[in-house]
Amino acid sequence: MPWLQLKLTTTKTYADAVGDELMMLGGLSVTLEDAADNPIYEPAPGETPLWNDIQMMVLFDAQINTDEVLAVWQENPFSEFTAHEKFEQVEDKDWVREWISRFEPMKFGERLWICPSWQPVPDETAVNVLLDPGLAFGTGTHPTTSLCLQWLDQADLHNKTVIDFGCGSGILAVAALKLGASKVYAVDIDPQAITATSENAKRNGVLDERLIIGQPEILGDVVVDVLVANILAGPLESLAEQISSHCGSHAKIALSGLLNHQVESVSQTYSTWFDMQQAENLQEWSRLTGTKK
Ligand SMILES: C[S@@+](CC[C@H](N)C(=O)[O-])C[C@H]1O[C@@H](n2cnc3c(N)ncnc32)[C@H](O)[C@@H]1O
Repeated sequence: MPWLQLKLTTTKTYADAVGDELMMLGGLSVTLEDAADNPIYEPAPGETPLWNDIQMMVLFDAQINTDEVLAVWQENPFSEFTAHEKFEQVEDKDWVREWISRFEPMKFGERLWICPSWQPVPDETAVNVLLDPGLAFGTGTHPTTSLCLQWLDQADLHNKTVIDFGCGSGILAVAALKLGASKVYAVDIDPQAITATSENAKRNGVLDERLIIGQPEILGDVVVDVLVANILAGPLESLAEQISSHCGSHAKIALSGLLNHQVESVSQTYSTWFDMQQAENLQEWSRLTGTKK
């Protein structure tokens, strides 16, 4: 299966942020090379690359519209720190194999592990989510997902109803069910996310009447106890009223996918309906939480 690879140059200072931003635009993996020397190197999440001039390759699904991705990228504040953006086709399946071989089990909070579905779980007694993200976003390696997983781990989800708004791979929806939620609605506008969520739910033995998966329209007038949304700041702002309408009195929300400088504006918008708490940060990303008034 062919893939599309976006090649660009950036600097050591911005490589991490640029990679994260491109993953938010649908990138499936980020690989870095020293622009001068070329040893292939994929840093662990949060690890700082070694070189000053970085050649970055970001793998995308072949179905994407490259002009659209480049146009959206030009609007991104971090595009100021990149140059020579160029898409090329790659046939090489080793990309996928290489990325898969680097996806290791990861622990979030006290109880929760996200484990690649093709590897043995490190702790049988933990809450283990077996994951194969397919072409959808959400492996836990991205700080925005990580912030949501940590929040779900410490939340009391026992017998609670939950919405995962923008479910991607279904990582948060499946984790919520495994952490005790009684019902989870996993919604996304991307059909690939709906497929990936069904497959991951099946893999984890939670594809049953407790899990409703579909486009956001399926929510109708559903009202829940907990809502988690890892989308970008723009959609979070425009969805605020709708998100609020699905939250019952004293419902808890977690909003992720915000850059640190976007916290104030999103918090302000949601404070119409929610008592908002102080944001948690991970690298340049933030998670906001609130309680419905
Ligand atoms: C950053 S990914 C998050 C995936 C997963 N929940 C996680 O935490 O890793 C954002 C997801 O939101 C979806 N999305 C974007 N805008 C949306 C909208 N208006 N309504 C529902 N889903 C949306 C995207 O298709 C994508 O799958």
